[in-house]
Amino acid sequence: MSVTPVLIPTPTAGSTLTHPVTLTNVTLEYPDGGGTVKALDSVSLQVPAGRMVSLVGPSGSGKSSLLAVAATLVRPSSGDVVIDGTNTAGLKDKELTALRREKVGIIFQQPNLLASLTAVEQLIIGHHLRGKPLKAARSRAAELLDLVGLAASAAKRPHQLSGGQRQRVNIARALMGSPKVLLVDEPTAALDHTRSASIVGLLRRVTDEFQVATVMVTHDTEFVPLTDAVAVMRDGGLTAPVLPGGFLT
Ligand SMILES: Nc1ncnc2c1ncn2[C@@H]1O[C@H](COP(=O)(O)OP(=O)(O)OP(=O)(O)O)[C@@H](O)[C@H]1O
Repeated sequence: MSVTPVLIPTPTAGSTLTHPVTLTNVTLEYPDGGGTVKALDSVSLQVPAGRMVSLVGPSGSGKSSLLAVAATLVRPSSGDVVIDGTNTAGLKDKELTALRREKVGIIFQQPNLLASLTAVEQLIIGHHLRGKPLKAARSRAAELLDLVGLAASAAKRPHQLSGGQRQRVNIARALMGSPKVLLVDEPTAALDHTRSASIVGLLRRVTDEFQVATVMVTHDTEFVPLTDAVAVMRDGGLTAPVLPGGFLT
């Protein structure tokens, strides 16, 4: 693969640059027959607020595992995952879930929308189920649907939306909790070129406007130039790790 690592600017002295997600020497092992397989091998990655990193690499190299660990969906076998200043190692499962809800937005390849709900309901259902006030959620949902270009489609159900529009609902839903970190797994896999370009463009805009730290797994290396840096995975390791200080070496 011919991908040129792009440097993220080094923070200057006195910079207020924050790093909503930092992984330090993270290793993840899965049981495999009698032994173990190392899905992640001493991975260090730090993404500043308002920056977007492409994560590329061959199948089985550990990209989804890295996202799962950064999303706090899977605990690493060793190493530290720090989300917005909180080291997740010391958190109980309930605390981890609360942190994830508040700080992390997750966007999978398939939007997984609920067939019977309208676009706006997809965004507020989580608040509803947790017994949270709906007025503020409705107003935020309307703002976010407008941001992703779906203000006129708020009352449509998934079957009335195109694949690209469904992915836009997915992105808006991930932003409902005002996350600091956005983790995106192959957002364009099911889309044609034009729709893919507009989805990556939207993720870029969202990263800038909301100052989130975004990591996007992608096979579409043509969209890499829209991001600030590329991290390349091979055999569970980052070949060009993003180090503390926020740049690739
Ligand atoms: N739940 C699991 N149990 C056992 N091994 C796993 C599990 N999940 C992943 N692995 C192994 O961990 C390694 C990394 O897998 P991962 O899915 O993270 O790779 P990937 O780069 O995302 O691949 P792809 O591009 O095909 O999605 C692989 O060797 C895989 O077989």
